[in-house]
Amino acid sequence: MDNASGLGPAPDSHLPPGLRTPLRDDAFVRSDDEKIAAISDHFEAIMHELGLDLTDDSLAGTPRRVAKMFVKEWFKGLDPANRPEVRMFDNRYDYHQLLVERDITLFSCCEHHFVPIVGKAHVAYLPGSHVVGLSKLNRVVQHYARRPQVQERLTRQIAEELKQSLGTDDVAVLIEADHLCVMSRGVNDTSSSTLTSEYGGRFATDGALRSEFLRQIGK
Ligand SMILES: Nc1nc2c(ncn2[C@@H]2O[C@H](COP(=O)(O)OP(=O)(O)OP(=O)(O)O)[C@@H](O)[C@H]2O)c(=O)[nH]1
Ligand SMILES: [Zn+2]
Repeated sequence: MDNASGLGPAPDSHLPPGLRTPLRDDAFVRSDDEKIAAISDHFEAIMHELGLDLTDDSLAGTPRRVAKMFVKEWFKGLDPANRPEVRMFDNRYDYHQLLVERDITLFSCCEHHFVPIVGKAHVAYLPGSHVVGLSKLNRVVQHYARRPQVQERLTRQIAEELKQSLGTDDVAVLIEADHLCVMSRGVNDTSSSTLTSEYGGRFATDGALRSEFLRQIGK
């Protein structure tokens, strides 16, 4: 199914239904510039309601700044056009051991409170006939992080994308993250953090392999 604009595939159509980020069918009918203009107006209304003086020269640009940040940075992973191309190379080195990309910087946004989730992702796979360009692992993490998220879905989206792109189920993903909604409000707990993981293929069945992955990421 194409998206409503007819410009390409529907967002997340390559993922199982339960793993797709909930989006309206017409999510990409409007251009980024149109979205920025509309969000800017809405955010201005929020600031106005809070009693802020929008004529102040420090505040005047904030609605547009926030709108641009949402569309072009924090939530750019919603747009399927930004899905990274994962380039594979012939495994002519015959490397078939564990490959771990650890401590990948992770910035996401809690979909319940729209405040940041900050942490690290660790991913691993067992190469077969092809190996992946390392930076693509970081790019996959970033693509799914740059959306309103819950950590469980983020973890599974990354794992599923890696399985499909790398052509193997032998994939592991572990995310450790701090949720600003837990730290800065509500329970106001600044010391707890959240760990989620997904193990596919041999990582699911081979305890020694899983332990080696955990050892290599310092867990
Ligand atoms: N499972 C899960 N829950 C999350 C995530 N991020 C935030 N939450 C939780 O989402 C829940 C929303 O619960 P509500 O009771 O509707 O919201 P709330 O009244 O703001 O809850 P408090 O945070 O307890 O004040 C909270 O318990 C959050 O901690 C996440 O990534 N995964
Ligand atoms: Zn939250």
